[in-house]
Amino acid sequence: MDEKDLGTDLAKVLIPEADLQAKVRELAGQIDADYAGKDLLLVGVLKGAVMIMADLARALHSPASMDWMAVSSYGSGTKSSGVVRILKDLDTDILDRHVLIVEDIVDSGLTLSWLVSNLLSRNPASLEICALLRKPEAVKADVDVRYVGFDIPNEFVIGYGLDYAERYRNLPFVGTLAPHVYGGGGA
Ligand SMILES: O=P(O)(O)OC[C@H]1O[C@H](OP(=O)(O)OP(=O)(O)O)[C@H](O)[C@@H]1O
Ligand code: HPA
Ligand SMILES: [Mg+2]
Repeated sequence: MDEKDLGTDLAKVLIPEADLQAKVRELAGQIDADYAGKDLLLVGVLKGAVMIMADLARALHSPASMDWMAVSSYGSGTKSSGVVRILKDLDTDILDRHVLIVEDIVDSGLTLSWLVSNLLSRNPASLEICALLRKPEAVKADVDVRYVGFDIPNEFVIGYGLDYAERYRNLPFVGTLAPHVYGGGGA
């Protein structure tokens, strides 16, 4: 799926595909350096993190393991419900493992702050976060993200894993939607 397939649904491209891919390579370089000689476990947060996880993992030069958790706090809307639910837990025992959570976005910070305390209770050797995008609220929520791709404005974004009502995840760029898509513009 690409820009032309969106027609009038797209308001603007916020981060083009080439910028995303360059940033993923940069983050992978930092992670390779920081985890040299360590057995790294990447934990992707379904479903939003699928694209960043797939691209980041392939950009790493070290043989990292991959596991997935599914948690949900947004349902089909554009606001966090405030309640985090585990939909799928890890298959891996993370006791004494070096764990890097891979996320698409830190918005209110609610999902990650909940996830961090959940995973810390399992006593990993280390626990850090890599998030492609971060909004201003997350900074207020004091979620300590070690690897951040882009700080973005407080707008609802779609693409590269991020959805609106489960759609638009398969865009190769990050963008914003036209108001009519949210039901406000009459189309
Ligand atoms: O910082 P927060 O305000 O908690 O928002 C960030 C989280 O919300 C989205 O997931 P969502 O619950 O929509 O599930 P999804 O990944 O399946 O879309 C996103 O992928 C993050 O996991
Ligand atoms: O801006 C967003 N877009 C899509 N999903 C999200 N989940 C939290 N924030 C967002
Ligand atoms: Mg979502």
